[in-house]
Amino acid sequence: QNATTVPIHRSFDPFTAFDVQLKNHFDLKSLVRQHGHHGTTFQLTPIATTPIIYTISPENIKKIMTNGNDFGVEPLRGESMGPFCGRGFLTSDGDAWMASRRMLKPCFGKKYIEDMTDLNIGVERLAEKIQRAGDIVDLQPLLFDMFLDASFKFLLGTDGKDDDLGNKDPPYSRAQFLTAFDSGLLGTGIRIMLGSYRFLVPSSGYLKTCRSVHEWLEYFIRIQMEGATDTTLPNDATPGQKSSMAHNLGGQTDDLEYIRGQVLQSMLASKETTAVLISNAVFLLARHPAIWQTLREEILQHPNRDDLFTFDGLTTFAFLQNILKEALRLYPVFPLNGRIALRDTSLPTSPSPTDRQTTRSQSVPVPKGSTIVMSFYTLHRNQNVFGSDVESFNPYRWSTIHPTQYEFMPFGGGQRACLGREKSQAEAALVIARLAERFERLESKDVREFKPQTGISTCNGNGCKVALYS
Ligand code: HEM
Repeated sequence: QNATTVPIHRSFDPFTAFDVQLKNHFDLKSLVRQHGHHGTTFQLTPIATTPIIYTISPENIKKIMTNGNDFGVEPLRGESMGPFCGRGFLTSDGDAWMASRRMLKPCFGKKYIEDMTDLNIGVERLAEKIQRAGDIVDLQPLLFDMFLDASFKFLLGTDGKDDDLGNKDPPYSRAQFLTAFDSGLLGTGIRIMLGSYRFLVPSSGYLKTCRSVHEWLEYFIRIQMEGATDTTLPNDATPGQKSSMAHNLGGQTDDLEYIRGQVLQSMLASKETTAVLISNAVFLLARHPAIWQTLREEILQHPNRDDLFTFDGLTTFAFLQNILKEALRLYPVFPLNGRIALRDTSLPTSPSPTDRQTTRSQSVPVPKGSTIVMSFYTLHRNQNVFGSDVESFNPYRWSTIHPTQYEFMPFGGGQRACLGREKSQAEAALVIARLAERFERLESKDVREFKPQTGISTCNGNGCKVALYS
């Protein structure tokens, strides 16, 4: 195979190309346009740094996601996120990452994630809040609150609220923890953006905030670890007590700092992701009343539908599953993903110079240290895979299309594919199915289009303002 160069996108700042990088991070449509212009792969070639390569070629993505020796995350995230997140699956590569994934996997075993009792209670409360709200409700913050509680319980065995604390006495309140968490996260985001220039921002306040976050988490993790070594755990322990991630990890190691890293990194992965998926799906459904009616029919036509509101049963609602896929296609919760080349390597395909929309098997050289950015937002808008109406919300398309693993990637793919996928999909399905069962009409109360807002994940900056009528 001959090595070839790929199209170069010009930046206003020739030294770092920060202008284009920032724009592409926050404005997802700009990357759609750039790929439309340059083809499936193009690059920025700043004078002061290694290249930044953007690719949406499934063959390239496959290599990036499956070859952990050549492509990793540690140079990008390790130093920048370390003070906040510690060690864990998000910040490591190679053997260290493999060990952390091996430890985490049992926490996602079916017996730990299939119980939906708490979530059913949560939806019931949500429905009451919706009814109290009357003609207009912003579902997004309500879903954030609901899944924040669920995430705390899954990770720490408690939601940290006063009425769940019993005789526990943490160093700070949950609200103070969340303030510190958000501030630590913001500081970490700035450090990631600045890369090797992060020394330019003062770090003492940031480090103090990180410490507060750690203290609060360690307090609860210690309690869960005690349970993990106690073989006489009471039989009447709640599922949360028995199966929290901290408890589970505590059975595998007594390294508190390591467990804290894994739990904190899992908090980043789970704090708002499922809530964003549900909020986006409802945002879309509210603009398509006929689809809401078809969904209701699918749910209501089952005489014993209560038996189907279970982890496995929910997968029988095929139309509901297609709605979730379509929401994830249009608005991936993580629209961008990045890797760093850990050594001089290559990608297998490049755009054809004559017709940029087709690819050819000519490899792209990738020097060590290059950043690779994959836009799932753009990948999911490939007309050859999804049809000519890629911007439309059309769950019906899923009855006829069959994208491959690297053409549709809302949960990532390859070695680091999402461990929370089944949990998240089942929970999102349950919430939407219960709402569809209960509310006859769903109306949008916001004419503005979806406005991607990038934080840990990407949600709608305008929220999800709707009315639901029973
Ligand atoms: C709609 C919900 C979710 C979406 C769209 C999502 C998406 C993703 C994506 C794209 C990745 C790959 C990251 C990469 O390649 O760098 C990932 C990894 C991961 N996700 Fe999720 N996720 C969701 C929910 C969750 C939840 C609820 C949890 C935990 C409770 C979770 C736990 C994880 C873990 C542990 C990994 C990392 C695996 C590794 O690095 O080995 N996710 N997720």
